Amino acid sequence: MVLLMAFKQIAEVESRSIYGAIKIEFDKMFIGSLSLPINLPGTNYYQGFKGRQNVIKILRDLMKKRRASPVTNEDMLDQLIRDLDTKSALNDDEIIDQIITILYSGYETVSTTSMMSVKYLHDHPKALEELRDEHFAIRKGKTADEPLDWDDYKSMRFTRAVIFETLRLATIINGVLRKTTHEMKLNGFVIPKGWRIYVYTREINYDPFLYPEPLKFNPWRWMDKSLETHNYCLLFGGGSRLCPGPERSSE
Ligand code: HEM
Repeated sequence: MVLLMAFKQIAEVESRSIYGAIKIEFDKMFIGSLSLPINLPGTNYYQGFKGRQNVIKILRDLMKKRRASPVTNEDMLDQLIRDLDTKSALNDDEIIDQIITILYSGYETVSTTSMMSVKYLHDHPKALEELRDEHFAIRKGKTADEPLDWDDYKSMRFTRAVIFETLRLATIINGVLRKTTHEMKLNGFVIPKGWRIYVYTREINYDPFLYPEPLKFNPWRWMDKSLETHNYCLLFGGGSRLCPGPERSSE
């Protein structure tokens, strides 16, 4: 469902017809990216590479068809392939990489967050009640078939708080990847230049000084919006690689 929604934003018209094929290959690629890097036929890693090659082929064919068509579409793919005369235009390989990155980044993150928030809301009826009240109040100001708009979404303060608390308590992402640009000394250890390191951010989420009663599901703590911008809040990573998806994730 989440993958389909993301794919719809990329290629609205073809999303339904291509989705089945791309999902099978995408899942192989996803599992491969989390598996032991043993590149032998039969391993998940090997299958992951095959999956990625097939995703690339599907996207290349799609771009070819789009370019041959006189019809223009209001979606991300059209924006990327028709943006040819600007200096920042991407080549085909870069466009494909962008699409795969967006699909990959917003796939398991959003689906796991949705699943865990349903669980927490089920376990905490008061939070569920407040969330429902927020949504009913927004619907009250609209006619039955009137869709939600960006302002409605922005006004969902408690819903946003539920999402942040779910991200914290369930630790949907437990760290970020970095590469050292110079030798570093940390707590008596030396990390050489050029090492790839995984920075665990999970423990920060359960620090009782930052989040009193850290094992308690308490979305109200996020009603103070300044919590989201504290420099120890790394739910979406940080620095120049900060996730561009927070607004997407809460949609
Ligand atoms: C609950 C949902 C999500 C969570 C928890 C999440 C979390 C993260 C984290 C921790 C990073 C690494 C940041 C860093 O290295 O500092 C990241 C990167 C990224 N995310 Fe998300 N993300 C979510 C949803 C999304 C969505 C929906 C999109 C796409 C629309 C997205 C697109 C990206 C991209 C493109 C990057 C790579 C940024 C870069 O390396 O420059 N994410 N995300």
